[in-house]
Amino acid sequence: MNRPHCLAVENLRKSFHSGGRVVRALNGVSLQLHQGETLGVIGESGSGKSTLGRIAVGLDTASAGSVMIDGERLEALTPALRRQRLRTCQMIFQDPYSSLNPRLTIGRQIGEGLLSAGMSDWRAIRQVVEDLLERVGLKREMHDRYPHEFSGGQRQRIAIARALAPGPRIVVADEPVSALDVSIQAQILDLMAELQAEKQLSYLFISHDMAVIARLCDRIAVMHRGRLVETGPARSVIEAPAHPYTRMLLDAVPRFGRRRSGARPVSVTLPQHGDDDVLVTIADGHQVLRSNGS
Ligand SMILES: Nc1ncnc2c1ncn2[C@@H]1O[C@H](COP(=O)(O)OP(=O)(O)OP(=O)(O)O)[C@@H](O)[C@H]1O
Repeated sequence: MNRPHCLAVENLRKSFHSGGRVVRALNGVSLQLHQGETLGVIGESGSGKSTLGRIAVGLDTASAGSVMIDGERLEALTPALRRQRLRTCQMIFQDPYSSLNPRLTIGRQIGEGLLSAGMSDWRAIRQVVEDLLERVGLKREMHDRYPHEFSGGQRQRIAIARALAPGPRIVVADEPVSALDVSIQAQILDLMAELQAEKQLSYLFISHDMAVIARLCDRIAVMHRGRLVETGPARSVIEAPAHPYTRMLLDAVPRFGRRRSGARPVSVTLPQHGDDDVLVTIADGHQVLRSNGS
């Protein structure tokens, strides 16, 4: 893919110190999000996906490595410029209820994003917020209601409106539909796809669900224990997975497990990856982590 990248992380590392142990949540992750694409990040719980997303939007800092927006390394910028660049990146979380303030109206919460983007006239802000509410499938008069007055799907629509308010170009969505019923999931994914086309958004879409990733994503990045083990065009990764862990994820979804030839493995032995393992290109844009020397 020759499109320029709007967000990139380079050799990102993150360790947490917890209960006397060190958890290596990210162990040298590099990837690029191209303009207008949806890059799906998939992996089991604890593989480091949320940590990657939080660092990408500036909600957490890396232990080492770089985050770049439009080619600019954030750590080289002044705090004011860094904040300005990060405004182009917004995040949508799995559980909109806990990310929304129960004591503030939804209009106020969506409006805060407009304030941070420089608007100051509350009448104008209200107008834009009502337009946003309508755009995400809610009613303008819902402006003055509180989060508890909405269903889970409606709250995720509110969270999407809030993320869009500052006018981002990059949206990191961390399991945005995992807490929703399947029929509501489809509506939210459709809405996200429409908004992407309309506003030329780039999505870093985090999920543990291969079916959801396959539905929405142009490219897929597979994470396992803080490492990127495979990345490539969605079709190539789904039809010709090269890493045993990717095959295991696909085999767990009947639709994909059956599509490929060969018997379904009874058990999978996953390779232990060392620090000096490298991503090797196996097809156009398709890379897999291999032990150095194999
Ligand atoms: N604030 C923290 N303090 C200590 N350990 C943490 C912290 N945040 C994450 N971790 C650990 O880092 C590892 C990666 O966590 P992360 O949440 O990024 O994974 P994930 O793939 O997003 O999983 P999930 O889907 O369950 O959120 C896990 O072992 C997790 O326990």
